[in-house]
Amino acid sequence: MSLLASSSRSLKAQHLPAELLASLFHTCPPQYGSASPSRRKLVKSLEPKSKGGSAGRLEVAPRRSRFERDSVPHTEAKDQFEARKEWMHTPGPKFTQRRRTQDDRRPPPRRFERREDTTRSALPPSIPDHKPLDTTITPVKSQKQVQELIGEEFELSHKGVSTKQLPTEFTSPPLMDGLLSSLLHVLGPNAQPTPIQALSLKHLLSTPTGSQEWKQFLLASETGSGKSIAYLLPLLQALKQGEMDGTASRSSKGHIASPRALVLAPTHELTRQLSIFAKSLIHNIKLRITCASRANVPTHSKRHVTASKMASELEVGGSQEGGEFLVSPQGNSARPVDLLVGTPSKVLEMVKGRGWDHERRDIHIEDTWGTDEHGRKIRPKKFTVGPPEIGLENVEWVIVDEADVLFDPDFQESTRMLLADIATARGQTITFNPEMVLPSPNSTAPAPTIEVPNYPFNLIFTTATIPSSLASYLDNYHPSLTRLASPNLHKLPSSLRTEYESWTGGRREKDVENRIRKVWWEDAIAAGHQATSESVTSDTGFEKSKILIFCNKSARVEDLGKYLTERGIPNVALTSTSETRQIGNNSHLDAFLRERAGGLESSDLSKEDRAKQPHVLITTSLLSRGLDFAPSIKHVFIMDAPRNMIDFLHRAGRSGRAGEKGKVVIFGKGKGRGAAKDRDVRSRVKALVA
Ligand SMILES: Nc1ncnc2c1ncn2[C@@H]1O[C@H](COP(=O)(O)OP(=O)(O)OP(=O)(O)O)[C@@H](O)[C@H]1O
Repeated sequence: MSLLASSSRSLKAQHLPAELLASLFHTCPPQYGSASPSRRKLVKSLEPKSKGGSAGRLEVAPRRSRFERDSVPHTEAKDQFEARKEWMHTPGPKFTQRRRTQDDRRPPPRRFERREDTTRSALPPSIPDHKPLDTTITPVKSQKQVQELIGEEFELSHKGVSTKQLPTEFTSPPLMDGLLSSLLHVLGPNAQPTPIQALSLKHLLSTPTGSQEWKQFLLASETGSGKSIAYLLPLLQALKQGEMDGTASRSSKGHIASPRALVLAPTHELTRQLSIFAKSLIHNIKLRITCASRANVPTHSKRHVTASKMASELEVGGSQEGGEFLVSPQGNSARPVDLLVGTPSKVLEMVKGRGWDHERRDIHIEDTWGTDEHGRKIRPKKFTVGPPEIGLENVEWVIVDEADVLFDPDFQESTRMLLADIATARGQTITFNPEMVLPSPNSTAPAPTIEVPNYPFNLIFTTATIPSSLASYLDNYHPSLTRLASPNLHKLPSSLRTEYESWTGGRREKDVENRIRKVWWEDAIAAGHQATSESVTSDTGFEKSKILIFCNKSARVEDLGKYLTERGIPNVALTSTSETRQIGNNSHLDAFLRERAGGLESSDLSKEDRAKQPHVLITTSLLSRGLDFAPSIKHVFIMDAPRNMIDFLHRAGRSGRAGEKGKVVIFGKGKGRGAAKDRDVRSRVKALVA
């Protein structure tokens, strides 16, 4: 059993044979009680390493009965209610007595069993019906096989399941009345907590504000399972409680705002969505939530910029833009901010002043005269670092959303620097050493000696995937972390179906176009509407599904966008450098985001207006993280083979959210050169099917 406590990586390091490893992952620790083998499979190795007496612990929400939806229970309850109502109003006898047959004793079909695709045979002749490669979704059952398929990317063992009673309702108490009523207004009156929310209600609502016992938690659950609410409820309640008790820190250095909580996320789009959603929960409890986001400032690939140019670039989409963050004018006292949502680099910029990192970014400022377009000389503007816009001394809560991204090599420096700055501002100096990065999990280099930081604030990490690098970071830097995990972690949402589509060997853009037309043609048939594969694109007589297409490269996004536009399919093609991202709000995603996440999918829009919205969004992994897309996104197309399964889980997880139905279509080669790679992707996807 002590072997189980080690991560699979360390087990591998001990050169244990694969069979023994697999059998260890099957071993049932006593805490499981009578848990079924499926309860134990494929959850990330969340088992914290023991560090003296400070080892953290793990709790995984118990799986509910087999046919209950894992993600959003109330939707299913509503469906059943509607179905029952319909049945009650159907003429004919309701109860007939008949003999029980052998069939009655058979278990009902598994919920992910593939149903016959009845539309395929009825395709209009102009859409070539090239057969998907392998549409049968047979989840990989054998733990050994799962380990072989995806064990490189995820550590798959865990132990320590508590099956103690978890809350099955949102109730007041423990939630305050005002918060509960806003929550039910947003989610509907019958909403019930998802497994990860039940765990957070149990553990996090009891976290005292202002206490010296600062908590560290990890919330880990599959995409679309409600992690935002899982951390927002305890956070907003603690902020309001602190304000009511008079224990809220309100000190302010000078006249700058000093938030009491930070939510950090990797993209501006996500921070804007999170702050809009958080605001929808505070109508009755009145807190001040602000988004730090702004339009993206172009990164400086050029080495030589004039001081004036740099100053003006730093002004682009400055913090005044879009009214997102209002800095009080000099001399006036700042309005208090309770919660600030932003990317780590934007928050750091607000703390240290705009342009603080120009040296780090290797920007050489030419202090020489320039010329304007008329050849007139321009005096160089003296460049100065801007004044700080916020202070960190009041921060009692930090949420690191999408923690696996914020601690990956691209982001971890900003994230860790910010955490150290908050600690220092709160009187506990923590030295941040950018060199102190962990060697990659597969590296044989000796691990550096790590000083475990003692952060003087509550720290919550959330993630849908735990790559080995994050597991290693948490083990080393946060040994006393409490890990809360949903039983479906590292699985696709159960409401999401997977299909494969083979390239025909012709132009790939054409294959994608055909598949889009097919989706819409099926929509037309389902709505009882006559349409042909040619007319479906311009036909507004029925509601079309929206389609999200992921490519690996920006060039591919742009090419596909142009091609589809030429073929009469309006679309939004978005890459990290797209101009629309500069505008400082999420209007470029209006047609695709869920309404409560800031989208414009409103039922108030007329049918004509909805039909006019673009129905296809093409992008890279940029938009694969955290964004809550509308339920009308019923299809996600994966055009290029995903780089890894973590990427795949996030891309696919933009559909099938909150128990909604969705389908992910993976394009690939059935035969010929490169087919082996695509076959490998397909078999690894099977290991992720719930
Ligand atoms: N208990 C619930 N009942 C019904 N809907 C819910 C519930 N909890 C959350 N939702 C809805 O589910 C959707 C997905 O939630 P959220 O964006 O928090 O998921 P997530 O787990 O953070 O996903 P990701 O890993 O992709 O970031 C949201 O629209 C949210 O409002």
